[in-house]
Amino acid sequence: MRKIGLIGSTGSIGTQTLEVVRAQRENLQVSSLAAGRNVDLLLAQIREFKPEVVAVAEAKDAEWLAQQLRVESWVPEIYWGTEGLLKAATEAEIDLLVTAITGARGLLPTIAAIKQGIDIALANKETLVAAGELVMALAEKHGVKIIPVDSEHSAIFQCIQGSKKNEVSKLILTASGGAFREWDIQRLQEATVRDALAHPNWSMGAKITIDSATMINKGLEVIEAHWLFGIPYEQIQVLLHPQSIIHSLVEFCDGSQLAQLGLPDMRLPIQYALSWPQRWSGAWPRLDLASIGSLTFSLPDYAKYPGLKLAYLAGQAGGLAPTIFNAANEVAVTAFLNEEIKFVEIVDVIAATLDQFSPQKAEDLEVVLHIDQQARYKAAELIKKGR
Ligand SMILES: NC(=O)C1=CN([C@@H]2O[C@H](COP(=O)(O)OP(=O)(O)OC[C@H]3O[C@@H](n4cnc5c(N)ncnc54)[C@H](OP(=O)(O)O)[C@@H]3O)[C@@H](O)[C@H]2O)C=CC1
Ligand SMILES: CC(=O)[C@@H](O)[C@H](O)COP(=O)(O)O
Ligand SMILES: [Mn+2]
Repeated sequence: MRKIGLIGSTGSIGTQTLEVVRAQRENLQVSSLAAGRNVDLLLAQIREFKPEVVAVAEAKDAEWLAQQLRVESWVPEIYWGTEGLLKAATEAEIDLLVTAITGARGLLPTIAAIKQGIDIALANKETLVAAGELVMALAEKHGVKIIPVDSEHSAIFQCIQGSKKNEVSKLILTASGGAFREWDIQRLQEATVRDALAHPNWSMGAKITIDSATMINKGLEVIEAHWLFGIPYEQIQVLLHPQSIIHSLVEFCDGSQLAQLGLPDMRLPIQYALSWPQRWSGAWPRLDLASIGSLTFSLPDYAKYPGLKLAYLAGQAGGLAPTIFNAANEVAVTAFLNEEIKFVEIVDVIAATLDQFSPQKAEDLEVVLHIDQQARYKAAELIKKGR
């Protein structure tokens, strides 16, 4: 029986992780759950999965949960805030922590779990963008495995099983092209929040859906792949593939390429991360290539997707550039969702924020957290000035 902690249990990845648990009751048990503000759903999850530890964002919600659960036979420890997240990541009996929370707020609980020797099923790509070098070094020090959940990285991880790192010559990350793949550049000036949230293939949380529309999601994934697999940026390519059936490919030193295919359904990569190094059977809908008909590919246009190019540049610059890139993107996406800036201004905010910092090494966690906060402050200031 594998005991999992799940931070971000009420979101897209969180609820799909619990679907996998329901289908794999003989293999999986939930030890902790953490969510933000959706306490009604969290309450239902607590009643169904009976975790030892629970956390929410705010104290009033923790009190409300305790009140609702006071007469029940199963009452977990209930915590709140950043401290609560850390407890949900470490205080229960956990073999594997699923990081299904959004944004760099996933960093501290992930680090806390690693320090306790808990393996990580990583959906929260922002953790590796903000602090990839530190997190991977810490995981190595504590003998912890970071198992990818992100569909592209799961595909690569599946393709490289049984091969040596020096046999890999290229990683090819596929990308849907997001909500605006059929739009021309001029029309992007008028893109609304509603337009940007209409992802063609995947149903996901709002933040990652906007990241897909800018293709900054793919930029974050390039940086995530660099740290997860230790491959130089020059050997990581992005390929537009509108059908999202091939989830990524690996080219090996002999020129051979392996790909992983499946329907666009996150339950598959989630289950693989929870079962690895085994592969469990699953009753999820299966891919039928004859009904798909054709798979198509092309290269992304950096003029249309400048955020993707900027992510490569931030990754290659190294040090704290990806930390700043990620923080500014989080602030800009929130501002766009609140209709404070235009869609095309997201990348302008990131570029202008990066310009405010001189190159610096990501020496330790304190420096990363400090620069993350500084970048958020600068990005918010730029947005305010621009209005
Ligand atoms: N969705 C997908 O298919 C994929 C997602 N990912 C990555 O997975 C992560 C999660 O994405 P997704 O599931 O789409 O996001 P969602 O927005 O759907 O879910 C986010 C989760 O985080 C919780 N949360 C937010 N703030 C806090 C907080 N302060 N304390 C505790 N919990 C909090 C939310 O709680 P609440 O709703 O209760 O406020 C919710 O449970 C992201 O990093 C994303 O990039 C990667 C690949 C695919
Ligand atoms: C499901 C998943 O892994 C997402 O990260 C997905 O890849 C988003 O689609 P894009 O290819 O549009 O970024
Ligand atoms: Mn992905």
